[in-house]
Amino acid sequence: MIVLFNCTCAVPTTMDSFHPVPVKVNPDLQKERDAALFNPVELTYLKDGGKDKTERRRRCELLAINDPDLQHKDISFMARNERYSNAVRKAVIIARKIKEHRLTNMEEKQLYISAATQYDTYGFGLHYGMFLPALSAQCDEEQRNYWLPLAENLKILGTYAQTELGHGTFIRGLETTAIYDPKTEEFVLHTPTLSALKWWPGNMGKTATHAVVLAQLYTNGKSYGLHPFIVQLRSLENHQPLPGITLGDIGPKLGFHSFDNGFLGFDHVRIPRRNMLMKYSQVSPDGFYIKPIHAKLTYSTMVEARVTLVSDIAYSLSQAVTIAVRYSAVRRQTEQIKGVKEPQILDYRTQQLKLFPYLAAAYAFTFTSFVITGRYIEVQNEMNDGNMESLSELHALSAGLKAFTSYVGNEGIEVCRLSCGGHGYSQASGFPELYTLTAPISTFEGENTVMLLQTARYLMKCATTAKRGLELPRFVLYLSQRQKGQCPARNESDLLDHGLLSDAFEHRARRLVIEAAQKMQSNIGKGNPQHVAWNNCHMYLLKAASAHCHFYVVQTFVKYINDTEMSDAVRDILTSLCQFYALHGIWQNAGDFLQDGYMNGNQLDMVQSLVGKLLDKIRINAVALVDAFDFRDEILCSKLGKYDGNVYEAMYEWAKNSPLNKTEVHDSYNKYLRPLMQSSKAKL
Ligand SMILES: CCCCCCCCCC/C=C\CCCCC/C=C/C(=O)SCCNC(=O)CCNC(=O)[C@H](O)C(C)(C)COP(=O)(O)OP(=O)(O)OC[C@H]1O[C@@H](n2cnc3c(N)ncnc32)[C@H](O)[C@@H]1OP(=O)(O)O
Ligand SMILES: Cc1cc2nc3c(=O)[nH]c(=O)nc-3n(C[C@H](O)[C@H](O)[C@H](O)COP(=O)(O)OP(=O)(O)OC[C@H]3O[C@@H](n4cnc5c(N)ncnc54)[C@H](O)[C@@H]3O)c2cc1C
Repeated sequence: MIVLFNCTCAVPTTMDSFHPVPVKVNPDLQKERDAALFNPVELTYLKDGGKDKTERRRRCELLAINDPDLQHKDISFMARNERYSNAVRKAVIIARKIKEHRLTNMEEKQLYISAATQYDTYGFGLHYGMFLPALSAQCDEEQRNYWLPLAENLKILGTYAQTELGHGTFIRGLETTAIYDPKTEEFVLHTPTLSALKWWPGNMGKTATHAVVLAQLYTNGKSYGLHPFIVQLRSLENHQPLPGITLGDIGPKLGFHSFDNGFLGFDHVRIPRRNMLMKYSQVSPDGFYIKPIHAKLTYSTMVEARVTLVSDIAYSLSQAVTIAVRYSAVRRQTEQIKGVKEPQILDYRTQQLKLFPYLAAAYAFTFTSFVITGRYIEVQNEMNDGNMESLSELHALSAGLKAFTSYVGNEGIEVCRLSCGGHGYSQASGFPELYTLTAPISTFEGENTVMLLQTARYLMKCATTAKRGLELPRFVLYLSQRQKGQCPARNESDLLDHGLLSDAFEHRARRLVIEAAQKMQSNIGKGNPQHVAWNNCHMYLLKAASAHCHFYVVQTFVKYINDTEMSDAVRDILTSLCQFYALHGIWQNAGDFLQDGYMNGNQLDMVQSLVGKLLDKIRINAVALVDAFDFRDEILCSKLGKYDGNVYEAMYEWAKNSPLNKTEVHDSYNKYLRPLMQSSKAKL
């Protein structure tokens, strides 16, 4: 029996109510919507950047959702081979449809792709996510003119091959070599050891024809470090690996089942000199090396990817809280008064304490993603003009925020799953796919601990600069300001002040950065070499970087509310959400605020009491707050998070489609169970 996923599509009534009008809405969910104190559509417009943008997004999504060519059975019921094949099939259709629908703008393409792939990975994810960005960023003019049309028109399919079996984090230690041969004007790519095999690149196992390969450049007998090369991996005629190239899939993973993460080895493979991407550094025909204007420009593709991941995490966390909050409104559990209906689980304080911090974080991260994306574009423009001054700042910010938000995002998705009890464990909930899609963000594009340590490295430098009284970039300017004595809050209403809350996080970040810098100094003072001091101080450095990112998010949330036009009702709920985000953060990290006496026990009591009080303000608006994320059922892919709240009907229908239910009696009965049960001499 084949179930067509998304076969319940309906044309939306008006653009204000995007969801198809269901036959009946679960009365508990309807009650929540009726009680909300603001109109969720207003918040949707705000989040999307205006009504026009919301409508455009919805139109793009509907194009994909209503397309019969993109329908298929639920991926939960597919084996890996089928999933891979389905992802490739869809990627090809998506490419054709993007042209047919004349979606030219990048944002529209992304919206379309995300609606078309739903909660699965995109079959050309690495091609668009990293291969094309790497070519765009690293090719010189002539190379762009040659490679970009081929890649953009999918005449070649690419991946980004950096990580090796033996090294992922420490990329200076990568072993793949690219040795220049001036006699033939070629580079010779080689995998000298087993640990030098490229390992992990997405879409490399079976799909890609080309890769941007990161390899150690040697010319005239000298090593010049890591550089990018474009290498053809497979024949464009029959897709066979080219001579000297070994390729394969690395096998099943925790998730990403539709993705062909691969391995790759080179046996003295020759490529033309001009296959080295030469925007920033060049090798001349006679082997002369010209170095880049900034040593880390080769790493720029990763910086771009880390910026994008902050939005991806905000999106996934928003999906998780949407599922969990809607389900918690319709799920009733444990009679409190004999004969009276069991309460909605959303009424339990513990449930609110599980979900609302992540609901607030989903909004906080969404606003943060706007700011970091804006900053990325600014710095990119400066770099295009040859000004590399802000690259370090952008690296520190993007590395730290990618790590900070993905830690919280992954934790939040898991807490949301747990908050749905047993049903959260079913694939029908959507959580398994959502979790496994988001989990590796803590690892890829820079392992989170390592990324926070990169941010810490930058902050340590800034602390020294501040100490010398020199100028600092805007986002770390606070390090040059003097510590304020004590938190001035005298009562609960003082503690609701956004300025005071932001100051508290600023104080904590500054204290922890300065403390880490002092610990480093004293470690070095004791005669430890830099790397030993650094290792000894890891616990301070990590805390400092994390506190800095936390402050950045709080400050961004506050600034967003202050600087953005919105109705009083929306401002009121966002204000409560922001207060809750900050106060809950203080409560959870109370030690940091008490340790140096910035806050006292009384103030912490007030913080805790306010966290409790704000739960009520959020409770009444919780469903509207998740409705405002505006995920259609077809995109959310969760029977628990359905807009109409008819969860049990949906789960039962879904379960009936399990392949195990294809026949009343499974083959294994005749093969194993029957002989066991009917044999009088059965031996176990
Ligand atoms: C139709 C169009 C539609 C489009 C749709 C798109 C759809 C996309 C859908 C996508 C779907 C699926 C995607 C799945 C994607 C998964 C892909 C995953 C990919 C990967 O994981 S790629 C591999 C990533 N690998 C890493 O991130 C490695 C991490 N390691 C490092 O970055 C570095 O090695 C390091 C930073 C940890 C250390 O580097 P090192 O050279 O040793 O440096 P240090 O000595 O520590 O520091 C030296 C100085 O350099 C500074 N530095 C380091 N990095 C940078 C940087 N990036 N930029 C600027 N400066 C940098 C560092 O701060 C030091 O400075 P200082 O000396 O202190 O001044
Ligand atoms: C799903 C998925 C998709 C991927 N896609 C791609 C791709 O398309 N292209 C590609 O090139 N790569 C890809 N990767 C690889 C990925 O980028 C690396 O796995 C990642 O950068 C982490 O590196 P690692 O595996 O070497 O981890 P390791 O560095 O081995 O990390 C292991 C542990 O060591 C710790 N550690 C390491 N170094 C330090 C240090 N200096 N200080 C303190 N602690 C440290 C880490 O914190 C971690 O706890 C992918 C990975 C996954 C999981």
